[in-house]
Amino acid sequence: MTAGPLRPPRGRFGPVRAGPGVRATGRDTTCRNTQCVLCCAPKDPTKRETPVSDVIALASDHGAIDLRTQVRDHLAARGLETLDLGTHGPESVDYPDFAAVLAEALRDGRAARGILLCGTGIGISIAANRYPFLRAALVHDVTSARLCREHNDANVLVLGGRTTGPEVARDCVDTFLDTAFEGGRHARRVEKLGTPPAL
Ligand SMILES: O=C[C@H](O)[C@H](O)[C@H](O)COP(=O)(O)O
Repeated sequence: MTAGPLRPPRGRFGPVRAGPGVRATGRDTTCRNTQCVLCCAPKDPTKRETPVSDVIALASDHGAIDLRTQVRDHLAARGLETLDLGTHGPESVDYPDFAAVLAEALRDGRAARGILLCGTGIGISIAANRYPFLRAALVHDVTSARLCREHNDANVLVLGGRTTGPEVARDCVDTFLDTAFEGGRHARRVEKLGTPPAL
């Protein structure tokens, strides 16, 4: 996929939903059992209930599993669909591999935005920014989360599991998701990010 700008925010995504994975429709969007008759979600995989532009991909190494889980739960409480790409166990893994799986998900159109985490957020943001269609912003505060959208049109938020606490992380996530790109002079600069001069 190409690196298009994020869609303008739709207000604050409406009211908080009834619970994790349960959207205003009452459907359990976390249920992936194609045989399930207990929830009322349509199971035809060709008919998405959530537009891809609203799906948020998540990935981390072992250094940020707890924070990733907290962020994922927060997104679910907001009624947002997530695509959790792991890591799924406590074993030591390599953060470039998880930047790669998230890049793949965005390239393939399975999600339009992403959240990456590692111990500091540094390694995985370096890895993510090697993909020209990703603009990954490592943030530690809400102002950076706002400006990475307004000025840089970041499509991936990066957090450090060993450096950022859950409350700050949740605020950063909300600000990242709810802030639009300003365009104007910033559009010219963002365009240059995708087309660096050959050296
Ligand atoms: O930038 C890299 C990340 O912070 C990694 O999460 C970190 O280097 C992993 O360290 P360790 O292998 O000691 O858990």
